[in-house]
Amino acid sequence: MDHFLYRDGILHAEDVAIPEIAAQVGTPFYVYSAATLKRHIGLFTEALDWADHLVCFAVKSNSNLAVLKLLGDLGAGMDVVSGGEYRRARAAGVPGDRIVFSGVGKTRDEMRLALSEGIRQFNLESEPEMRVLSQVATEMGVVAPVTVRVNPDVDAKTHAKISTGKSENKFGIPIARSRDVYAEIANLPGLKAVGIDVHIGSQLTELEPFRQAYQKVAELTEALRADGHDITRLDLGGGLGIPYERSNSAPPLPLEYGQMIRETVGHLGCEIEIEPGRLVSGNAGLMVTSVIYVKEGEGQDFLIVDAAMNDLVRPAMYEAHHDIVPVVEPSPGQEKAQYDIVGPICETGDTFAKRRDLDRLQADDLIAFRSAGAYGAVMASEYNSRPLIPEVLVMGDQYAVIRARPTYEEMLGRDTIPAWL
Ligand SMILES: Cc1ncc(COP(=O)(O)O)c(C=O)c1O
Ligand SMILES: N[C@@H](CCCC[NH3+])C(=O)O
Repeated sequence: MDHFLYRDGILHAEDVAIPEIAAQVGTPFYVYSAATLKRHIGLFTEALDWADHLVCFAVKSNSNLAVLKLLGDLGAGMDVVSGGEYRRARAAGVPGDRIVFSGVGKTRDEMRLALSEGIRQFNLESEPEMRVLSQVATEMGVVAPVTVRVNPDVDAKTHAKISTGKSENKFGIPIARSRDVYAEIANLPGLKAVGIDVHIGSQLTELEPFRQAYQKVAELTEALRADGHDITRLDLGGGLGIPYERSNSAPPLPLEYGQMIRETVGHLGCEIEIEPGRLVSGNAGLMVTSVIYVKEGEGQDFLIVDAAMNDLVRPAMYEAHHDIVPVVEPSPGQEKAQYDIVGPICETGDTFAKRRDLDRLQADDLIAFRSAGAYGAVMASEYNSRPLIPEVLVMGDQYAVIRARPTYEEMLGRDTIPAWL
């Protein structure tokens, strides 16, 4: 169910007209639908209702405090990868025992923070990290619950930059080494192994790579249990993809994913954790921008919009596709045009889409990028000294700015000119 629909020819976010938000906050901006976030987290909960489970939202996909609070209040846990994300989850009211800590480079400070405020588990990604965590926990007089993130050497069949489960990737510990690693954990005073973790990549559009990885995890669970380890929890990561191109893609549904999890690891009786990000937040958000100029090119026209690659980097970084729609529904028979949709940044890569067919637009028209709720605002920068764009949350007929656009004074005020200059 889509919560971004046209009503009387105007695109709405739930019950709020997009032009109304644009008039209040200015463009560009991100807008999220609370109903969509709620629905998506619910789909995963439902998909795992056959098991004791916790759905840990991947905070990296959208870390706005209001989004985290909404999901946390629905009972979601959080998957964090930095002290900053841990603090965000806590500030949104999520208790430590619902937070899992992933990431290849956890620092001692981050470990101490999580151990002092509470943590469900650390997902260990290397042997040096394992030894440091044991030391930090021992110094603090506590025992850290851990899983080992195993690298199953499975091809996730996704974009190379977001594939994480091949042996050449920096993530996890080779699955072949894991029995030795669990043996060492059993002898380290500051650690207690509670389960196994795996995450093979993002935007997966088939179940097969997950199935291969989870089968390997199931075999490892049995081997580790035979070795005497008490494996009670499986963190199966995130990665389920979304239909960025509505017209021609239909990735598996959470329910099918949950069924496959049941088939591969259900017999082990473990508590199941998953870490979805994109599927929860991606299609819960739009980025709205306005046309500054329509510039005639040779062959195609350029639609120069007020958002740029610093606001939404996915097209520049991964050649990612986002559906782009006009905010005012075109009348039937409106003239068509083909556009390269570009931002104002001084880089050729600042191109959102090439040769995109749209109804003819003009300066000041509003357009919306769909599927922008995940890896949108969180990956934004101020490149070309463009202040970060605001985020807005809609719930029914209410909306609120959940991150304000910084003023130029605030942006410039972060720099300091030394007295000796
Ligand atoms: C460890 C970990 N968990 C969860 C996720 C979330 O992935 P996605 O947003 O594709 O569901 C990621 C990102 O790929 C990740 O690195
Ligand atoms: N940032 C990526 C996904 C990376 C997932 C992080 N593990 C994207 O926009 O698709």
